[in-house]
Amino acid sequence: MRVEHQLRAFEQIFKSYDGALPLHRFLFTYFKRNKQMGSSDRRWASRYIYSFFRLGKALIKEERALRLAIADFLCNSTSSLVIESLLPELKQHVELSVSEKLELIKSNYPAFELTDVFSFHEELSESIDKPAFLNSFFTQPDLFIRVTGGHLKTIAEVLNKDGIVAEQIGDNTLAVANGTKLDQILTGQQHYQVQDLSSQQTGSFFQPQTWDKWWDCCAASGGKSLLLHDLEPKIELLVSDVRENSLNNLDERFREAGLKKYQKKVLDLLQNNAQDLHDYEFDGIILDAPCSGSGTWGRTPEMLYYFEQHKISYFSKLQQSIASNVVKYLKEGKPLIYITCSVFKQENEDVIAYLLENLPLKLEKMELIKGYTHKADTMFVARLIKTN
Ligand SMILES: C[S@@+](CC[C@H](N)C(=O)[O-])C[C@H]1O[C@@H](n2cnc3c(N)ncnc32)[C@H](O)[C@@H]1O
Repeated sequence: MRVEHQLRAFEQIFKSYDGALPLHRFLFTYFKRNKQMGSSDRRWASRYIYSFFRLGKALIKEERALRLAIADFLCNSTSSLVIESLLPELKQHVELSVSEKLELIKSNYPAFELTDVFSFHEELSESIDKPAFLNSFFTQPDLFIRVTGGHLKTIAEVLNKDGIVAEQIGDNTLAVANGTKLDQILTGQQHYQVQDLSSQQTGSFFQPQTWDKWWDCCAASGGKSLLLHDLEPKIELLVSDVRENSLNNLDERFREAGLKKYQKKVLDLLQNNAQDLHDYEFDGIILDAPCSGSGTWGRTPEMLYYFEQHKISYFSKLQQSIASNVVKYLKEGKPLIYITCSVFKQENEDVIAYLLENLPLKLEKMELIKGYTHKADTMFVARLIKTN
């Protein structure tokens, strides 16, 4: 295969993609429509386009093909036709660490600024270590599974038998390489859930008690509810979301996990839901809020290129409104668990400051879970207690 052929395929994909759909969904349809692309073409095209977006807006004034070669060099430890043809002098260094390769790029291209990879760096929550966070974009995050009921060893053995390296993290978590086709190897989902490591760690903020009534008010397909249920199976659970479709996926997931007793409602939390909720009072509310998702962009690097800054304040306002609407259904002395997968201060600490100022809540604790140091997502979680 010639490099011109690969570059043409890359250009065509780049030009047909506008950032509206997640890149993996766009590629799925694109490859279906372009049947002339063989499996090797598809593999290279995916590697190139993903690597390209990981460069964000760095060296934006350079030719696209050169930017692609630089991105491909930084993101991969094996060479490619693009690296060989456009960066022949760097080819022998492709196996170096990301930090070492970044140094080489900086000295060969003095206009390279790491902060241009993530153009919204001024908006980051303060506790984020900027260089480490920015470096993390050149490494693909892992896939994490949360294993329930002491089945960790068995599941790790099944994976190992299939030649998959599964790293054990703590008592309940396994990390495998991204793209591992788990559903083809592990049958049934009773004993495991695919859930990011940082998302799993938010569970330590829940602290449910037996027979509590909990509401997962932005439940989507129920990741947090399943975590809550594993921490305390004897709870009464209400799940809701504005998207009915997500709740249908939730039913399927709950069924597979053996979670049978729960209530479900389609609710838009920007509306008045008094009719649906008038006699409800909860011992705990999980608000896993709609957000920019910026803590997960290591998995969706196209967002580094297509995200628009004005959306940060849009999400921040949405989060304030939703939180204000749910707190009235919380019992006094009980927790609101506020979660985002965002790295932006406006969606995290600033929302907490707003809630403390405007609602009967006090802050027990909050944490930015720094997934970027563990090939995982970065998330924010706070536990706020209702006062009188
Ligand atoms: C971060 S996701 C929740 C993920 C889920 N808790 C999990 O662990 O898999 C945020 C959810 O908020 C929902 N949402 C957005 N706007 C909403 C609204 N106005 N009212 C209710 N839910 C809303 C979205 O449909 C989305 O499913």
